[in-house]
Amino acid sequence: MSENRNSRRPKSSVLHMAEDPAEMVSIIATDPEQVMSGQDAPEVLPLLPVRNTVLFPGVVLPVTVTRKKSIRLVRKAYRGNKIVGVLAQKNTQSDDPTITDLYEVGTMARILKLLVLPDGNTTIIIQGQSRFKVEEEQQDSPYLTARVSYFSETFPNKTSKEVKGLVSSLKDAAAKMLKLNPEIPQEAQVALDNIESPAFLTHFLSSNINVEVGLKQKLLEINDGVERGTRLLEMMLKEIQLLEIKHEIHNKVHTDIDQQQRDYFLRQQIKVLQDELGFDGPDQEVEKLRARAKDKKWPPAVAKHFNKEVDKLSRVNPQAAEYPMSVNYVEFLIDLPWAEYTKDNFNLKRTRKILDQDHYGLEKVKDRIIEYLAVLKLKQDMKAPILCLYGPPGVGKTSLGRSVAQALGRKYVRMSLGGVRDEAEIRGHRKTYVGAMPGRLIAQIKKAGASNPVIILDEIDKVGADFRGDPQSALLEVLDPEQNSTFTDNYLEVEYDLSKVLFIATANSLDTIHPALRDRMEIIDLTGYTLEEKTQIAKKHLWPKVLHENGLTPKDVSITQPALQRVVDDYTRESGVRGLERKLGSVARNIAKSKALKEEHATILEPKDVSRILGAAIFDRDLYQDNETAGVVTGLAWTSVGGDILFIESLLSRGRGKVTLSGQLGDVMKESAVTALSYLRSRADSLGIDYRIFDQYDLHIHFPEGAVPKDGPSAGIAIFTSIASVFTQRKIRSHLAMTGEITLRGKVLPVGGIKEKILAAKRAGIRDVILCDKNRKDIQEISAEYLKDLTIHYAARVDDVLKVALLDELVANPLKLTVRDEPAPALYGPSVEVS
Ligand SMILES: Nc1ncnc2c1ncn2[C@@H]1O[C@H](COP(=O)(O)OP(=O)(O)OP(=O)(O)O)[C@@H](O)[C@H]1O
Repeated sequence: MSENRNSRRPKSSVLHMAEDPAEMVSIIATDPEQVMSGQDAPEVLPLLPVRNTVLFPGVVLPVTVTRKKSIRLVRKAYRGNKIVGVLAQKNTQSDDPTITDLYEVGTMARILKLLVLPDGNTTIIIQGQSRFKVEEEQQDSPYLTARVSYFSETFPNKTSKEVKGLVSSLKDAAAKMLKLNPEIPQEAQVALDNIESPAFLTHFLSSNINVEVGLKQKLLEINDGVERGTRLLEMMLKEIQLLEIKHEIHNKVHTDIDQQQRDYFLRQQIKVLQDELGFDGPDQEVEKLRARAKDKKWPPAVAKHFNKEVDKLSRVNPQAAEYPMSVNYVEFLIDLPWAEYTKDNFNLKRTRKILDQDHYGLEKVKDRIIEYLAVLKLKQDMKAPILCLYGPPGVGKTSLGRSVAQALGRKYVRMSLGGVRDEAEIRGHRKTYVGAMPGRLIAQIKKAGASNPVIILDEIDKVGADFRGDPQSALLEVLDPEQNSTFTDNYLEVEYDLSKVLFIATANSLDTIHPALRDRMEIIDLTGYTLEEKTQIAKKHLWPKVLHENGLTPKDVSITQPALQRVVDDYTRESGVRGLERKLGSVARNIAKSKALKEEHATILEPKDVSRILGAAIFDRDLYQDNETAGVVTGLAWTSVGGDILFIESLLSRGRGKVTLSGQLGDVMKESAVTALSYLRSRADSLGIDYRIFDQYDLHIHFPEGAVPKDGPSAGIAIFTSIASVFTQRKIRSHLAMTGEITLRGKVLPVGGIKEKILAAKRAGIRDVILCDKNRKDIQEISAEYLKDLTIHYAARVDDVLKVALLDELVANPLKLTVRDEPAPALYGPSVEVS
C-alpha cells in the first residue's frame, strides 16, 4: 500500500478544481510566499513517495499514509523538525518503491498535522515548501533518504506587463473552469481572488488542474515561473474546451431524454383521452382509410401506389410532423374521382334548346358547339381539339361554357387562369414541400367529383410567366389530346387521365396566347353585340335576371322596349352586356327600395323613368356628327375590350410651320401623323393648298380623351383626312368614320378588328365607313344584320378616301388662311413637337 491523497477534506478552506468534487485538493494555511522561500531547508531529506499526486510549493495537502515504512517516517519526522521530502511515484505499480521508481524532483513539505485514525491509518496534512532535486541516495536509513539540492523560485519581475497579463489570463481561465463545474463551492473563487503571488498562483493551479501526474510533474520541474505559467495556461485552456464539450453533450442528452419522456407521457395521455372520447388511434385511422378505398375503381398502378402509401403511413409515428401530411395525401387519393364518369346526355336537340334558352343570338357559336358535340356523340372518343371562345368581355363566353355543361349533363368547374404565373399552380407542388398542394386542375376535378367534367379555362390569355416557370407550357400538356391521358401532377405522383374532360377556354385576346397553345385550340369568335341584340338580350335575359336577384317579380314592374334602348344607348358603350346588366341592376334596386319602403313607384318603366333613376346620360358625349368645323374626323379603333370610335382634331394657327401632336400617342401613331403630313405636302398643288401655308402656320393634331394611351397605324387615313380638311377648310362628310393605314406613296393598307370596329361605328350612329379595299373579305364574314344601315366605301389610295370624305363645300366659318410672300424658311422641313 502506498500513500494516497485523502478523500476527506476540511470543509471551509478547501479549493477544489478536479472533476470529482469529493477529491481533496488543497488548503491554504500560512502565507505561501513565505513558505516557499525554503528557509531552514535541510541538506538531507527523508523521502515520502506519493501516488497519483504531485505536491507543489505553498499548497496544503492531506495525505493518508498506509505503508509501514512511511508511517514510521512521518511519525519520526513529526516528532522532529516536521520536514519530509515528497516525491511523486513514477512507477505506480510498485508497492515498495525504490529511488528509481520516483521522479527526481519533488517538494520539501512541512507536516502541519498528524492524525491517527481508528482504522489504523495515519493521515498527515502537509504543506509544500521549496522544490528540490535528489542528488544522492543515503543508504543507512530504514526508509528512503537522500541528499538534495533546492531550486530557488524565479518569477522575474512581478509587476512586468508579461507577468500581469499571464496572471490575469490564468485567473480568467480558472474562473471559467469554476463556472463550468457547478459542483465546486463558491469559496473557491474567493480563495482564487485572494492569491497575490504569481509563483504561488501557478503552483496552486498546477496542483488543482485535472491532468495526469506526469504532466503535473513536468510543471513542477519548470523553474522559470513565466514558462511554467504559460504551459499551465495551455493545459487549462485545453481542459476548458473539454469541459465545454462535455457540458454541451450533457445538456443535449438531458434535453433529448426530457423530450422523449414528454413525448411518451403525451402519447399515453392522448391514448387515454382517445379511449375515453371514442376517438381513433393511428391504427384505426389507417384501417378506416383502407376501408374507404375498398370501393374505388382505380387503375392498378394507382391501387398499388395507394397500398404502398398506406403501408408507409402505418409505420410512421403519429406524432411525427409528416404524419398528418401523409394522411392528407392518402385522403386526397381516395377523394379524387378515378375513372368515375357521369353519363353524357347526347340529345342534341335538347342541348340546342338549352343553349337558346340561356343565350340570345350567337347562332354561329351555338352551331359550332352542336357540331362538336355531335362528333363526340358519334365517336365517343374525345380527341377533338379544345374549344376556345374568343371575344371581348361580357359577351357570354363563360356562361356559354356553363350552358354546354348543363346541356350535356356534366359537372361544371371554372378555373380562372388570370394572373397565374407559377407553373406549380397547374402542376402542383411536390409532396415533400411544406404546405404542398395539388395543382388547380386536379383540385378542380376533385371538386367536380367526376373524371369527365366540363372545365372552363377562363382568361387563358392572361396566363403570365416569370421565374417560377411558364404555366402555359404546363397547359400545353393538359390541352394536348395526345398527351393528356397521362397527365402528371407533382403532388399526385401518379398519372391522371384528363382525356375525358371537356375543356373550354375563354380569351379576350389571342396575341398573348402561346402560339403552340393556340394551335391546340379551335378558336370560336364571339364578336360584340349590336344595339338591337343588346336590347333583346336585356329584354329576354338580363331584365328577368336582375328582377329575380333583387327580390322583384314581373308583376311588380316591367320595362318598355324604348326604356331598354335608352339604357343601352345612353348608359353603356361596350361590346358585351356586363355594364348593361349592372345598369339594369341599378334600376331594379331603385324599384326594390321603393317597394320595401312602400313608396309609390312606376310599374311600367318608360325612358323618362330610366333617366330619372340613372341620372344624366353617361355617353352623351360629343359624337362630332355635325360637320361645321374643319379638321374633325371620326376614326375607328380596336381594343381588347372591343371596338370603339376615336376622334382626330386638327387646327392651324399662325406660326412658323411647327407641328404638335398630343393625346398620349404611341410611336407608330406619331409616325402615321408625320407620314400623312408629308404626303399632304406632296399633294398640296392638286388640293389647291398654297405651299407657303405649311411654313407660315403651325399645325396641331390632337386625339381627344387625352388621358387614354393610343397607338397603331390604323388611324392613318383619318389623320390624313383631318389635315386635308384643315388645310383646305373643306367640310367632311357627316356621320362618317374610317380606318386604314397610310403609306408615303398614298396607298391605303388593310387593318384588323373590322368586326368590332363596325359594331362600334353602329353604336355611335355612323352611317358611312371607309375601309381599305383589302378589308372587303372581313366585311363578307360579318352577318348582314350587323351591316344594316351602314354604307361601306372601299379605298385603295388616299385619293379614294378624299373623294368620299372631303366635300367640296367649305365649313361654316372657314379660317382665312393668308400667306405672305416669303421664301421658304427651312430646308429641313417642319419641326414636329409632341406633347
Ligand atoms: N347572348 C347572351 N344572352 C344572354 N345573356 C348573355 C349573353 N351574353 C352575355 N350574357 C350575360 O352577360 C353576363 C356576362 O357574361 P360572361 O361572364 O359569360 O362574359 P364573358 O364573355 O365570359 O366575359 P369575360 O371575358 O370578362 O370573362 C352573364 O350574366 C351572361 O349571362
